[in-house]
Amino acid sequence: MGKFKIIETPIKDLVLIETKIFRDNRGFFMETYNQKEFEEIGLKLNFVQDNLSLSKKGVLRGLHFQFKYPQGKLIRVIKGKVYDVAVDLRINSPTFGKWYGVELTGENGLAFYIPEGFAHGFLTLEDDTYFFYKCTEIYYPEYDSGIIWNDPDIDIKWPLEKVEELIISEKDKNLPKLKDIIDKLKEEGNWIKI
Ligand SMILES: Cc1cn([C@H]2C[C@H](O)[C@@H](COP(=O)(O)OP(=O)(O)O[C@H]3O[C@H](C)C(=O)[C@H](O)[C@H]3O)O2)c(=O)[nH]c1=O
Repeated sequence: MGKFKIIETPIKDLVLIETKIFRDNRGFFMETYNQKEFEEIGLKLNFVQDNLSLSKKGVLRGLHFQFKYPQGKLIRVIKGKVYDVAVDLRINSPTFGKWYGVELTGENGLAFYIPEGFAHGFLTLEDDTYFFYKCTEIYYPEYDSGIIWNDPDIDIKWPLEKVEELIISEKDKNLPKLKDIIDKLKEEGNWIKI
C-alpha cells in the first residue's frame, strides 16, 4: 500500500495528493515526494526547482504563470494555512478559464499538483505560513506573467472574510485580465494544448 493517494478535482489532471503521516509521541514523519510511488499513482514528474515563500495572514500571491516554459507545481504548506487556487489556461481545454480552490495546511499533509498550463495563486489564512513547491521547469523572469486575482470573468470565490486585510505586491495589483491576454497566449505562448 503506497503512501500517497490521488484525489481528483472537477478539472482534469489537477489533483490533490493525500500523504500518509506517521505520528508518534515525538511528533510526525511524512515523505513529501517519492518519485517511484508518484509514478505508481500516475504522476510521472521531473522537478528541476524548489521554491519556498513565507507569508503573513492576508498576503495574496498570484495569479501567476510562465508565458513560455510553463511550470507544473507540487505544492505543500509546511506550516500555516492557505486557500490555494488554480485556473485552467490550457487552450482547447473544456474547463478553460475555470478555477478550483482548496485549503492547504501544514497539518493535514495534503499536497496539490497543478500541471503546466494553469495560473496559480493563494490567499494566506494564517501568519507565518511557509509555502513550499517543486517545479517542473525553472524560473524565466522574462516570461513571468499573470492575471489579476479578482478577474470578474474567472470570478474566484476567495475566502476574504477570513482575513482582515489584503497584502498584494504592486506587481500583482497591476496584472491584466484574462480577456486582455488571451490572444497573446494563443498566438505567442508555447502554451499547453490538451
Ligand atoms: C517565482 C520566483 C521569483 N524569484 C524572485 C523574483 C523576485 O525578486 C522575488 C519575488 O518574486 P515574486 O514576487 O514573483 O514571488 P511570488 O509573488 O511568490 O511569485 C510566485 O507566486 C505564485 C504563487 C507562483 O505560483 C509562482 O511560483 C510565483 O510567481 O523572487 C526567483 O528568483 N525565482 C522564482 O522562481
